[in-house]
Amino acid sequence: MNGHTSPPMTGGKRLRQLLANPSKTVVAPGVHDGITARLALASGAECLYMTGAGTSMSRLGMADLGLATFTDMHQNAAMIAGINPSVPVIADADTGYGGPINVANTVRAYARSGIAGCHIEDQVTEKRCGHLAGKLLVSRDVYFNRLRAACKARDESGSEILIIARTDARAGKDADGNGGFEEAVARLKGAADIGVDALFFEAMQSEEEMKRAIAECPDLPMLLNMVQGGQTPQISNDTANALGFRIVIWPCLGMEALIPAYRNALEVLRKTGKPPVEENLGPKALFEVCGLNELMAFDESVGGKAYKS
Ligand SMILES: C[C@](O)(C(=O)O)[C@H](CC(=O)O)C(=O)O
Repeated sequence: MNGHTSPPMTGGKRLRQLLANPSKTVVAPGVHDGITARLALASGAECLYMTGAGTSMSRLGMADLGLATFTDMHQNAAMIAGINPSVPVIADADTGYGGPINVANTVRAYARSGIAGCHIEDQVTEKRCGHLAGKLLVSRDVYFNRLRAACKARDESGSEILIIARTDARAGKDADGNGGFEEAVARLKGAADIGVDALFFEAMQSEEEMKRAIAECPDLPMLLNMVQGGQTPQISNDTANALGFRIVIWPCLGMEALIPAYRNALEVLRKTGKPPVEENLGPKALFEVCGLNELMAFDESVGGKAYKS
């Protein structure tokens, strides 16, 4: 015995293990910061989704219009993946943040930081949320180069990060006017040929389209993006499983819950001069959300006295 235990399972390996069960659908609630990540982990989530929209909103105070840089996204994803490295984190990687060498750099950095999977899309740099109108796409060639770069970086890194190809073609078009359902299918088929690990058909417009998308691309796990109030009709995790989706992300779950709650607290404070009573957790309970007890116990376990009592 040398005291070493086997290294904890990486997020990528765990995600691949979950996906190896063909009847399973991996459900990933959206998180955008340390607090939402901690809450999702405490709820027992088996996988987390780091939303780019939420990263842009929470770190920059800006709408999802491609303002978040590689550094913003990587730092947020690395922090979230580091809280509990054995729970996989799928992180938004937008367009990959430049040409093929930028895409490869993004994938390598995400892989080194223990991120289980990332999605790369075919929007132009001036991108927007996939559920807003007027999306512009790069050509198939440029998109495929991005995906080739991502897959090559994955393979060379020796990591098990999953490359998820996202297409925005259903509700967007490229400079030659190519777009729509069939274009999206062609792009995802091309992505599968390149060697990506999973597919993300953005902004499907009906349950019928969901079924068709899965039937057209049966060989790789298909991800379903459930943006509340977005272009894709909302279905439950069970229905997604019955239709054949293998991953469901709920990117805006945290933001949708927090924004009205905080607005309400602000309104109560403004009107009454005090916060709503039920919000008064107190500092201890607040910090317990982010590991207070474990951190203090660690300190004590190595002889620290600072946090005893
Ligand atoms: C999935 C997504 O890329 C995200 O950033 O979470 C967004 C979600 C959103 O903006 O509502 C998208 O679907 O483009």
